[in-house]
This record gives sequence, structure tokens and C-alpha cells, in this order.
Amino acid sequence: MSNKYAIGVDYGTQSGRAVLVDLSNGHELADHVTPYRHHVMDEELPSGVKLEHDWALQHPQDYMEVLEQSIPAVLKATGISAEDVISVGIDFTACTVLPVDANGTPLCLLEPFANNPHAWVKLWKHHAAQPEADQINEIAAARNEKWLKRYGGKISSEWMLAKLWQVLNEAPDIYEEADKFVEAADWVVGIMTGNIVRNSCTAGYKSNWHKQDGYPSEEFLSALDPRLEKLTSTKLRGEVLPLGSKAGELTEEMAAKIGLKPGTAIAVGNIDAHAAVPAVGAVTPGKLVMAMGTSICHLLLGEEEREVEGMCGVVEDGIIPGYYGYEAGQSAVGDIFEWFVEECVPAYAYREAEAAGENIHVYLTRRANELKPGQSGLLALDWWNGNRSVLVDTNLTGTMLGMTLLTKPWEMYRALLEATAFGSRKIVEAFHSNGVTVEELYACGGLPQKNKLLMQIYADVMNREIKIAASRQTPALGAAMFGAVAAGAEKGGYDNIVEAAQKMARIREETFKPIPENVAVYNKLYAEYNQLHDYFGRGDNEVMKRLKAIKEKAAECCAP
Ligand SMILES: Nc1ncnc2c1ncn2[C@@H]1O[C@H](COP(=O)(O)OP(=O)(O)O)[C@@H](O)[C@H]1O
Ligand SMILES: O=C(CO)[C@H](O)[C@H](O)COP(=O)(O)O
Repeated sequence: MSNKYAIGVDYGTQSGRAVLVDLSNGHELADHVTPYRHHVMDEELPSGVKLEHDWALQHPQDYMEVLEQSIPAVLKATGISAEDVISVGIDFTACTVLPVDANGTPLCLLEPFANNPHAWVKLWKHHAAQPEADQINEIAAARNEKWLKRYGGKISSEWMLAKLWQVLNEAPDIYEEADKFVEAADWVVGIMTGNIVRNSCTAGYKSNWHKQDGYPSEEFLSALDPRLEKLTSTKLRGEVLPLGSKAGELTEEMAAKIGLKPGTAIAVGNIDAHAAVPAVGAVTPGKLVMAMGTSICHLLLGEEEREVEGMCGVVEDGIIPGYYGYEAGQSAVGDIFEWFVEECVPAYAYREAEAAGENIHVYLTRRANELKPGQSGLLALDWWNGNRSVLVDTNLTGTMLGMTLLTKPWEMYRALLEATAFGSRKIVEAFHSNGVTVEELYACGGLPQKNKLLMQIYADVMNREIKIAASRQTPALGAAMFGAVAAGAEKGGYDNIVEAAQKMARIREETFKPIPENVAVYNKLYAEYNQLHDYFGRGDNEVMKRLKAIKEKAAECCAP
């Protein structure tokens, strides 16, 4: 049999990318990135309709463009024949959800609904369903719902149930009109195969679906709101298939658009961070993978189901079949650095960066690297987009302490890098101390490729060595591996993901090792971080929430 290939498509927050992978050794022969034309819509719709606070939407057309531009581009760059591409696997941010009609057409693309924000794709970081999430948590806890423990005792406003209830509360017509609500991962797969099926990974982590028990009961849903009683048999209906399953085959119509052969195997979708786990070879317990980009997801396998405060979820077979897959995360990491460079850096720093031929991140990192740990005198809490673990509260906000008239922008930048590392340590400690052992750390995603100082800080703050993925596109590589499993060994793929990982996963030789004198200083700073974390995050001082309420009130009375 001639060499066979798969294409992995990774849908991130700001762009989508395709990677063409050699299935014999995991080598990535070409990649191509398609930025989303409409970016993240957090202020207005394309028509100019304004959005409220905490909204984050996307345009489904942008997802199509990724398939139509990036897949032909990797075929062209490599000259590989479509005949030899046996499968496509995709991964996506989640819960990124859209309402569709009976044909699978997104409601936002239909003229009567285009001006209703609820008809659009709600991106994972849409946080406007926090009131619904709060009620879900209260009612589930009062009813002692057994599934709640699998989600660290609280579900997030980022997830399916909170988002759908928000639609029902604020736009009942859109809720009624929707034939189904689907994860964008499943929608894109459905576009390729002509048939929408759901995947067990997004269903498990984001829709509270369980392999044996299914979704939360109708009694529970009806206790939330009688109109939700039949939610799972109506708007969320559909087969849930395990990871690595074949969702279907590429249709003639899509094959013509993206340059592959009709009949190519298409794997069920996956979550972006979760797909990265086999791509670094972490197919056994004890290896915590940090998928570091706009946000961080922390993924870990365990032999048994345990309760861990604030984890996003534990799902049997959720990452690798045969294990319990644990997820936790921070809802903003790269996003905080981006906010800082866009909103807080003075013109002189931009001029100096330009004169040095550096982008602003590189410049600030170089200047920050001249400082020793603790030298800035600053300490920050990393809650610019709320806290996803361990407090699970999107109403928490960021803060920085210790500024003086002499504080420099690179000191603040370093304090933000450090804050995100402290947040990650909190998560690692929560797993480790609850019996889900963390023995090794792996990092993948855009950030480890972009910022060595950041990775050294993480190694120092956590006092652990960090191994780095060799791939620049780890989730896409993982998605291609699941694609290879969906095609099967007979077609030149693999029978299971562990075999695929043995042949295709790669990590770099270079690792980041903790530097003992830095570790000592960071232990002290982490103790301070912990105190601040609990003071502002566990109810001692609810000033962040009071400020938010005052801000919302002020916005209401000033609205035109
Ligand atoms: N040199 C850098 N150091 C730290 N962060 C950076 C640097 N360059 C870009 N970033 C941040 O990286 C993030 C994008 O990460 P990436 O992994 O590429 O994207 P995604 O999360 O969409 O997959 C942005 O939020 C940006 O602020
Ligand atoms: O919650 C998620 C996965 O569970 C989101 O998909 C993820 O955090 C977004 O990923 P990225 O930072 O790579 O854009």
C-alpha cells in the first residue's frame, strides 16, 4: 500500500488551520491557517446590532472558509494526491454552539433571524449565561444531582445547558424555531458528511452527557424550567458516537469544494485541547497536558472517577478510551496578554519594539526577562475572563497589586505571565491533592512556541519539568490521528488511538526545568497569590461582583 495521509483541522478561537500528516510517522508535511473573517463578535453583529456585556459570537461562514481554503492549500503545498488522503478529523473549541433548522442550516444565515444575536454561534467564551448557570448549580445541588460531582460541583456559564436556557429566556422564538442546537464541531462534521451526529467528548464535557446515564433527567430539567423538560429528546436529540468513530463519508458536493475524494472517511469531532493529548503521547494516567493559547485547558487521565474541586469535568473515555479523562482550565491566558498589549502599553514601548524589529510581545518578554522573579514587586490575579477552575465563577475579574509611579509595562507584562502560572499551579495542586496524580507536565498550543520566558516561569512556579510538543499544531495532529482511527488499519490508518500515538506522537528534546532559586521566590509569591485568590474568590470580599453590578446599573441608566 502506498503511503497514506490524513488531514487534521483545528478550529481555534481566532482562526482555523489544516495540517496534512503522514500516517506512518506523524510528520506534518504542510499546514495552512485561515483567520476568521468576522473574528470574535463581542460588540456587534455584522449588521451593526449591538451586543450586551459578556457576549462572544462567531460566524459559521468563517468555519466553511477554513475547509475551503486550508484543505486545498495543504494539498497544493505537498502535491499529495487526494487519493492518498484517507481521512479528515476535526477539533473545535467547545462549548461553541449554534441553532440550526431541519436542514442543518444555521438560523443566523436565514434572513428572518439574522438580526437576532441568539441566532448566531455562541462561542465557548460567551459568558452572558452566568445567571442561568448560577440557577442550574443551585437547583442541581439542592436536588443532589449525582452528575454535578463529575463537574467539580459547579457547571460553567460556558456550557450547553446554561447557553440554551439563556436562548429560551431571552429569545423564545429562536429556541422554538431551532430544530436542534449543535456543537460547532458536530455541525462542521455534518456539513462534510451530510448528516449531523454528536461526539461523546463535547457531549460529555459540555452537555453533561454520561456514557451510561445519558443527559440530566427530564425531572431535573423541568425543575429548572418546565419548558426545558424535553430538551434532550428534542433540541439535543441525536446519536452520540465515541471518539475515533467514523461519522460518515465526504459528500460529492463537499469533495468538489475542498479538493478531496468523495467517500473520504470523516471522524466525529473532538474538543481542541482534548485532541492534543494523544498527539503528545500522553495516553496513560499521570501526564497532565496544558493546551496553552487564548486560554489554557488542563487535561489528565485517571484510572477512576474522583471528585476534584472546580474541575471542568471527568468523562469516562472522554479523552482516551479506557480511562477517565479530567479537564480543568483557565478562561483567559493569551487573551490577557493580548488585552495588555492592546490596551495598556505606552507608545514609547511600541516605538522601541519597532526600532528593535520585534513584535510587542517579543519586546516586552525580552525586557521582562531582564528581571528576576519578584523584582517587579507586582502580583496579579489572572481573572480577566473570570475563573474557570477552581472557583468556577465568571463574575470574578482581574487585579494587580504593587504598582507605583515607577512601574514599567514589562514589569506588568511579567506579572501577568506569572499570574497565569499561579492559576495553573492551583489547578495542578487541586488534582494532585485529590488523588488524581500528576507526574509529568506537557505543554502544547501556540504559547509554548511563542514564549520561552513564559514556559520557564511555569516550570519555576510549579517546580516541575515541562515537556513541549514537537508539533506547532498539536490539536490538528491529534485530530488527524483520530481521523486515522476512523478510517481504520485496513485503509492505511490505525485500529485505535493508542497505536496511532505510538507511531505519530512527538515531543521536543528541549524541556523547561525548574531553577531552584526561582522556585524559592515563586513559592513565596504563590503563597501571596493563594491568599488573594481566597480573599477575593471565596466570599471574604465580594468587591469584584459589587463593581460589576454597579457597572451594569450605570450602563442601564446611560443607555440611549
Ligand atoms: N510572544 C507571545 N507571548 C505571549 N503570548 C503571545 C505571544 N504572541 C501571541 N501571544 C498570545 O497568543 C494567543 C494566541 O494563541 P494561539 O495558541 O496561537 O491561538 P488559539 O488559542 O486561537 O489556538 C493570543 O491570545 C496572543 O495574545
Ligand atoms: O473550553 C474549551 C475546551 O474545553 C475551549 O475550547 C478552549 O479553552 C479554547 O481553546 P483555545 O484557547 O485554544 O482557543
